[in-house]
Amino acid sequence: MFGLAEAFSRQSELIQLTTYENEFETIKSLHTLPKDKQRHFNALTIQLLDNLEQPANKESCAQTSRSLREEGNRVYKSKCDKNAAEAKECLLAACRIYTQAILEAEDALDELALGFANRGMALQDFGYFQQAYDDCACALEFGYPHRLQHKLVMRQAHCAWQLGNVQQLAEHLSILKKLPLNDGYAKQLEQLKQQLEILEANPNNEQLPAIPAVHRVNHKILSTPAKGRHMIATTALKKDELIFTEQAQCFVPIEQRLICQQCAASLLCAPIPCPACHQRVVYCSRNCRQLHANIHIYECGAYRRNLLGMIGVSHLALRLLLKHLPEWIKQLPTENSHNAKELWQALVYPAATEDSPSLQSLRMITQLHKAPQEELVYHALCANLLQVYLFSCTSFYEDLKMANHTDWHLVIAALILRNAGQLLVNGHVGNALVIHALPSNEFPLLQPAMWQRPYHLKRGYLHKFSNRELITAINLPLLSLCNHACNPSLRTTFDGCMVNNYAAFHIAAGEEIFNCYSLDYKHSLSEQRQQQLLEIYKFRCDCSKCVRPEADADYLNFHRYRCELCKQSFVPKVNLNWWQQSDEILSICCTACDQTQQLTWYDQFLQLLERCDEPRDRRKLYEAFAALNTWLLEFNSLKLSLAKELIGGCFAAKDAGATFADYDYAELSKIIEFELAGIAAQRGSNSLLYISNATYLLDLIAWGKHKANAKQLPAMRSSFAFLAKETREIFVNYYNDFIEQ
Ligand SMILES: C[S@@+](CC[C@H](N)C(=O)[O-])C[C@H]1O[C@@H](n2cnc3c(N)ncnc32)[C@H](O)[C@@H]1O
Repeated sequence: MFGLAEAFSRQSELIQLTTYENEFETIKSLHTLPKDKQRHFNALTIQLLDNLEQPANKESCAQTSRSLREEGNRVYKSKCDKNAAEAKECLLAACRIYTQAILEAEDALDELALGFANRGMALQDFGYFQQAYDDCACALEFGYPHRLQHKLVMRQAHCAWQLGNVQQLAEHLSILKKLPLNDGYAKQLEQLKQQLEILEANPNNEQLPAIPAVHRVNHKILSTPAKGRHMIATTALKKDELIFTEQAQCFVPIEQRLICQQCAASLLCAPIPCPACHQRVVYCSRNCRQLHANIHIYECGAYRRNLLGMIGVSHLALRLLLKHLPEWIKQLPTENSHNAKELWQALVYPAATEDSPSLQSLRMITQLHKAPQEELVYHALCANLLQVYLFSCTSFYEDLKMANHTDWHLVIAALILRNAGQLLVNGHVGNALVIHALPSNEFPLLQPAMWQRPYHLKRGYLHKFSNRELITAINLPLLSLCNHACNPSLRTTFDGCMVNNYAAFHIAAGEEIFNCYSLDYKHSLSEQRQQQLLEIYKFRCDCSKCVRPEADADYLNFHRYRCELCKQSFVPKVNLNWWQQSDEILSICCTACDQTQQLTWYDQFLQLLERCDEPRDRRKLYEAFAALNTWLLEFNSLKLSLAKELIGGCFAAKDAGATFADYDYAELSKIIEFELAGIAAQRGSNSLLYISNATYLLDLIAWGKHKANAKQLPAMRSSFAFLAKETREIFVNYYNDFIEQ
C-alpha cells in the first residue's frame, strides 16, 4: 500500500512538463501521455484514493461511544451531591464527555442520537439553550427511540421558552398536545402553555430603529503597469480607523483544529460532527451545518480519506472551486457547446467587470509561471488527484451536469491548479485566541474548571486565553489587491471569516494602502524578507523601510546586548535569534571586542525557570530576571521572550496549586508591564499579541493583586473591540464581572 508521497513520486517519473504555458496546458500534458504511461498514471491515482480509504468499524465506534456516554451519565448524576458551583462543573464535565461520545460514535447512529440527547440535557442545565435545542434536533434526526421522543420535544420547548422564541415554543407545544404524556410531563406542558401566553402577551419584538449604515467609501482600486492592481486611500484615514471589512466566502481550517467549517468559530460548546468523516469536520450549530452542506457533500469522502490535510493550499483551491464554480459557469456564453480549451478561456479570461467575490477570486494574480518545476509538478498532481476524486468518489459532475462532457475533467483540474497558484500569492491565514496546549479535539468552552456560567469565566482564568494560533487558510480577494510594504498601513483582525482592516497609522488621501506579506520591518532583517518575497511573490521590495540607508535599524534595536567583557553595547552580527535555534548550540560575539559571550546568566535563568513552583526558586527567578537588565538592553527580544516564559511558567505553577505571596504578585506585575510595553513598541497596544498577554495583568487585577493606573484600564477595555466576537463577549463579561468593580 503506498501513500500520497509515493504515488506522486511514481507519477512524476511518468510525466514530462516542458515550458510552462498555463494551467490548462500543464494539466493537458498529464492527460495526454503515451497510452501505457497514461494507464499507469491513472491507475496510480485511483489506487491512491483506494489506499487512503479508512473504513470505520461501526461496532467498535458504538462501543466506545456507549461507554463514554455512560461515563458522562455518571458524572452528570454526581451533580446531585454537590454544591451549586461544583454541580456546574459536573454539568460541563458531562458535556465534555458526551461530546467525546458524539465524536466517537461516528456513523453508529443509535449511539449518536443518545449522545446528542444526553448532551442536550446537560447543556440545557448549564444554560446553553440554543445548543441544547440543536442537540435535541440532532438526536431526533439520528433516530432517537420513538417512544421517548416526547422528552426531547419537551426539552426543545423549554429551550425555546428560555430563548424567548414564541414560534418554536408554540410548535413544540402543539406537538406535545397530541402525545400521550404522564402526569409529570403533562404538568410541564401546562406550565409551558402559561409561559407561551406570557410571551405572546409581552412580545419582545420592539424593533430598534434601524441605524442607517454609514458606508464611507475611503479607498479605491487602481491599476498601473508598475504596481499592478493596488489600493489607494480616497480620504484621509486616522490611526485605528476601519478601512474595510471583508466577509470571506472561502476558508479551510488548518492544523487539524476542530473549528466550525462554516463560520470558523473556534470556541465551541456543542460541536456537531459529520458522522461520516472520522471526526474531522464539525459545526457550531445546525444552521452552519445546513449552510455548509453543499460544500461538504463533495469534501466528505476526502476528509474520510484524510486527503485534505496532506495537500496544503490545494484544499483551499478545491473549496474555492466548489464554492464559486456554479457562478463561474453562469458567465459562459452558452452551455455545453465548447471544447475544453474554449471552456477554459471563457472561464479564466472573463469579460465581466462586476466585482462579486467569486469573480474577484477568478481574477487574482498568479505567479505559477515563475514557480520551480518541482513545485509546479506537485501542485499539478494535487489538482489532478482532486479532480479524479471529485469524479470517482462524489456526485459533483452529475450535479453540475458535466458527467457526459469529458472536456470538463481537464478544465476542472486546470481550475484547481489555477486556484492553488493564485492562493500561493494571495492566500491569507487567520488567527484566534485559543487555550494553550489544548488537544485539537478538545473545546475551550467545555473545560469544566474554567467557567461559572455560559461565556463567564471564573476569576483568574482569563490568562488561559493568552495563546494565539493560526486556525484558517482563508481567501480574501479584496485584501489581496493590496500590495506589500514592510511597514504595512493596514492592521488586519480576524473574526472567524469576517476580516476587519484598520489603518495602522495616519494615511493621507491619495496614499497607497499596503498590506505586509512577511514579517514586518520590526520583526525581521530586510534581506530575509527580500528572500521570502522573491521566492514566493516574485518581486523585490523597494518600500521606504527597505531602501533607507539603515534598513535594519529598528529590528536590530530589539537585539541590543551589553558585552560581558568590555561592557560596551553591541548587536550581534549573526545568530540574532540564537536561543530559538535549539538544534545547534550557537554563540554570539561582541562586535566591539570580538569576544564570545559566555551567557551563563541565560543558563541560570532557564534552570530557575524549571523550578518556578518552589517559592524560594521563584524569588531567585525574579532576581535573575531583574539582573538580565545588565546584559539585555531596552526591549531586547530575548528579554521579552524570557519574560513570556517566566509569566507563563509562574501562572502554570499557580494553576497547578502553588501558593503565591504578595511578593510574587508584585514581581509578576512588574514583569508583565515590562512585557506589555515591549509588545506595544513592537506591535502596538491594540494588537492581538498585546491583548492576549494583557490577560495575565487582568487576572492579577481581578485577584486584587495589581492596581491599574487611570489610563491602563480604559485602554485595555477599548482594545477588546479588536477581538473576534466570540472571545470579545468572554473578555467583556470578565471585565464586568471582576475588573470594573
Ligand atoms: C497579493 S497580489 C497584490 C495585488 C497585485 N498587485 C494584483 O495586481 O493583483 C501580490 C502580487 O502583487 C505584486 N506586488 C505586491 N507588492 C508589490 C511590491 N511592493 N512591489 C512589486 N510588486 C508587488 C507581486 O507581483 C505579487 O506577487
